[in-house]
Amino acid sequence: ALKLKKRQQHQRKPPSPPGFPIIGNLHQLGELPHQSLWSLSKKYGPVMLLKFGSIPTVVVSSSETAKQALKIHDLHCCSRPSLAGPRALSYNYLDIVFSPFNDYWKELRRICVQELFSPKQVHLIQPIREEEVKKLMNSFSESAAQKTPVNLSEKLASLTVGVICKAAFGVSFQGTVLNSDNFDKLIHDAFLFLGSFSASDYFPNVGWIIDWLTGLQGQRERSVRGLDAFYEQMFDLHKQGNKEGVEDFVDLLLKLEKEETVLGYGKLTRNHIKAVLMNVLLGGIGTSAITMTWALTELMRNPRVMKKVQSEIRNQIGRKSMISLDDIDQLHYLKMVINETWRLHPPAPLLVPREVMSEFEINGYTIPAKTRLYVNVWAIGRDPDTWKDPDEFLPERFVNSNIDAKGQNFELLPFGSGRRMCPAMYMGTTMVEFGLANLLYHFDWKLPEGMVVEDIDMEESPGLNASKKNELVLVPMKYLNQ
Ligand code: HEM
Repeated sequence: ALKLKKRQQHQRKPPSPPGFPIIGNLHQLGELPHQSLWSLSKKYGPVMLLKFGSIPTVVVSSSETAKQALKIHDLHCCSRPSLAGPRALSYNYLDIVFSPFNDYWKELRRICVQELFSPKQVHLIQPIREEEVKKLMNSFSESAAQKTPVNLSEKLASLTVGVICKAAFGVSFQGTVLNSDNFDKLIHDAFLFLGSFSASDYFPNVGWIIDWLTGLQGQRERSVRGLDAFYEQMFDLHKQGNKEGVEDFVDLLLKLEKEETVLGYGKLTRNHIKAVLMNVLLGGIGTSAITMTWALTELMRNPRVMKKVQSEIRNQIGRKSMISLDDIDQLHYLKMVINETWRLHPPAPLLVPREVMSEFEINGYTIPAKTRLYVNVWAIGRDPDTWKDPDEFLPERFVNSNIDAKGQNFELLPFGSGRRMCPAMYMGTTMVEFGLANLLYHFDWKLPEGMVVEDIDMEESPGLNASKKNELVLVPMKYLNQ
């Protein structure tokens, strides 16, 4: 006991903002936790200890401390906390995102990287991307002819839903199987529960009572039942075998089931497949659409950058009707625009929470096992010690810089880093590059009548993903050199 006491005396805790009994620092989270935590980190430093309800939580907010956590000590902190919202949606953590760190997760992740997210698969679904982008361009052409504004937030969201539905489930979003209103609501609610701050996440013993009283529990169950019915419908469709086109994710996963693939502790079952499909739906849809919307928003606010990126694309492509993935590789300035968008608007501003598995130290502070860990990549993107003029949208800062978004540079981490890094980075990046390149090639964009550049707002919406709160509405004008 004496030894233990001595050890504890040697341990240094990270600085903490003062909190209240029971709720701890929960009241300081506010509507946009990444922003509130950024303010706190300016005062308490790049490693802070907070208490959310009864859960000790460490927040790291600089590139150096992020590197400590995600690279040097990754193996100490690459598990996930058990959260109430994700539990039901992931069939008790059978998915990749929320599974604790164990052999099952390792094998599931490996097999999904091989079968679903591989460069080969990303190229195989390129015809799907082309078809959906073509549909979108046609709808913009109509609006351009009539000089009517389009809601880009909505259009870009339905573009990614269209691509994911076709690639994962082999069905058309606008087709007969999915009633698009219902489906929208299903996805919307699931997102809400995934990101909702649920009382049971902060008060493990009594929180469920609060969630039950507030009705959160009931709503969550309805959302899970809706999604479950959707997956079942997809399985039935695949059983009937009257589907055409490339092998989709459901085909690939059902094949693994048929081959009696063993993952960690047992065979792959329907629930495992459903949990992976949840990741694909909820991980794949929002993130790319959010990035494209923010990029276009920033370009509208910075006409110089807009002109430059459009010239690059138009000079490179010439008079082709469709841009190819090889063309995109040559669009260096476009890639800088996207990196700059991710610096200021990472779609997952606090990544996905991690749980510490065994004690380690950052900057001399002890972080004990079971601590919840957040990396504030939103704050890192705006850190004046790392970025000159951090508030400026300046893609040129990436000229002659080795910094990219692939998880090796801790200044820019839209996909996270380490063992838990996004396994679908290539798929997500391709969607964003291809979507934006087409949008900027075929159209010039104008603000609606009566609006000026200064009217464009940059407010973020609350939730797991920091999307643009107010919709981006613009008028397309067809680029005529085609
Ligand atoms: C622009 C697009 C995307 C961005 C910015 C993004 C970002 C992220 C981030 C920040 C994480 C957490 C990393 C961490 O904890 O360190 C993550 C994890 C994950 N993402 Fe993505 N993502 C994108 C696209 C996608 C797509 C298209 C899919 C699937 C089709 C996907 C599937 C996943 C999965 C399964 C995980 C969990 C990894 C694990 O816990 O082992 N993501 N993503």
